[in-house]
Amino acid sequence: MTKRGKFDYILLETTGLADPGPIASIFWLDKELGSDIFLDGIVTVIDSKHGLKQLGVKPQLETSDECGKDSLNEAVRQVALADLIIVNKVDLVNQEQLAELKKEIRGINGAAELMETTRCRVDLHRILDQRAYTGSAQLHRLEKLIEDVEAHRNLQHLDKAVVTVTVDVPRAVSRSGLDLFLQKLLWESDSVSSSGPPLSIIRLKGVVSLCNEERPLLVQAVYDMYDTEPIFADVGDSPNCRFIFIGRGLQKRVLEDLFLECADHEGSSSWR
Ligand SMILES: Nc1nc2c(ncn2[C@@H]2O[C@H](COP(=O)(O)OP(=O)(O)OP(=O)(O)O)[C@@H](O)[C@H]2O)c(=O)[nH]1
Repeated sequence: MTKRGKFDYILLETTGLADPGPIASIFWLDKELGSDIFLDGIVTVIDSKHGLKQLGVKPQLETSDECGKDSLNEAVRQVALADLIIVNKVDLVNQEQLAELKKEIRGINGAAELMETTRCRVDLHRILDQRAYTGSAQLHRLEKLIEDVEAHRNLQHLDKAVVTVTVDVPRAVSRSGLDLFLQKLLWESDSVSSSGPPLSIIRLKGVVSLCNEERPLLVQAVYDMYDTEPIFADVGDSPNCRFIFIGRGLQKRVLEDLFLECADHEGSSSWR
């Protein structure tokens, strides 16, 4: 701490069983209240030796209601929501075991940065100031992430519960069209896909060009909460809307179709 009464940075360590989503949401709400605390990013540490098993554990369900679409184990949620994943204890596994774990992690979350460590020895600069939820740097980061996700597409297995899917549409979206898309996706997901497994979003990042506006919008969502923020970035002459979705029951075609169906919507969306 350099100034009295002010924190430079708050590092919050959760229990191994925590779901980072609701905690992340608190800091979004905080921003809305004018606080200068903002969410920098979510870091997940995974044990190389036991990680694969932990990702495969069936969740302990307390009530029959939980057997629905949100029944995911904590390790999967923690990987899905991470902006940075530290694969620790790499000294305890061989190259094949490590590759298998990384493949599983990439299959769930193709958008997070991945680091391999022993005893979690990392350069702090790689953990702090990620600005994963804000800022213009997201535009370039997102472009790179989408390339990476596409490059790893062969790691995506349809039978996996949680996957990463990208959507890249070369057009602009109306402001209310974007709201409608996000609200249908996050709040009315039951009505989105008529066939296939139920859809649910865990994490979403996007940068979209808006119709008749110069500045693109950064879009972020965690579960059913979303936030948009204009960013200073040169998007060139060609409008574009790019998204990375992490969640269950995600099909690229369904997401693209929903986006295009909503993109020209004018007027207020159903919820505002
Ligand atoms: N060989 C090896 N051992 C490690 C490494 N990191 C931690 N350990 C050891 O593993 C043991 C358990 O440490 P962690 O897995 O970090 O356990 P913890 O910090 O209690 O775990 P959490 O409760 O999840 O925070 C300790 O004896 C550590 O010294 C590593 O990279 N390699």
